Amino acid sequence: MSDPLVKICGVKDAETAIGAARAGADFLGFVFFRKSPRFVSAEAAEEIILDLKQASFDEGFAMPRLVGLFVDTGEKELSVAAPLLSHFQFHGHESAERCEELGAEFGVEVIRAIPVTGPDDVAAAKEFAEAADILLFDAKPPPGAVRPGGYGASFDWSALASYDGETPYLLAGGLAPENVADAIASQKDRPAFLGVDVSSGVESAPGVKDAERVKAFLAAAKK
Ligand SMILES: O=C(O)c1ccccc1N[C@@H]1O[C@H](COP(=O)(O)O)[C@@H](O)[C@H]1O
Repeated sequence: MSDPLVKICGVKDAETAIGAARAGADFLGFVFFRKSPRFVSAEAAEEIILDLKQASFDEGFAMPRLVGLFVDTGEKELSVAAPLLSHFQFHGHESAERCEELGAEFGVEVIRAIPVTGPDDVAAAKEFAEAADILLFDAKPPPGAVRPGGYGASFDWSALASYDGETPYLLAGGLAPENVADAIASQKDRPAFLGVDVSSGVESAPGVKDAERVKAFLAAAKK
């Protein structure tokens, strides 16, 4: 198995972005969804990215790919954020056709979230096999949730054994420094497994990233 890629999602400040990239994060995610405690505006994300690029140039660490997380977002808002990003990550009702159209229109790659409770949900991912560059298998949010993810909820990773597609996938939901090595080990025979994605498991409170937990997550995932 090649080294798993790591996405740190819900970045709200330059210090977190730089710390994560310095420690080897492959993707950084910005949440453009107002109901999230991790929401950032496009203007704030742009400032963070400028600081990150400068630090990457000064220190020589690799620039991570930059992902925007959206939930049923209109085209006007997408068009403002798109020039900052390499990937759109969709968590709403965006159909396969819409994912494909938006990726082509804005010249970005598409990550499609697939909420999972069991193998039937994994089978539903087939619909997005062509439209998405990467699938993101994430836990279904708990009852009464006000957003479709980012609750630290996990699902039974063995459900992914039924995935036989070729579209690469990230595993998300309830990951943390304490369990990420087990999560990766659970996918070791899966050829389409690309890596892991985390948000609340590296926070000290909702929306507050903890620099030490971010570093610990990256170290455990890349070990
Ligand atoms: O993080 C959020 O607030 C969020 C809002 C809307 C959709 C998805 C969201 N988070 C994503 O959910 C997964 C798993 O998160 P966690 O590690 O279990 O907290 C991840 O991709 C987050 O970016």
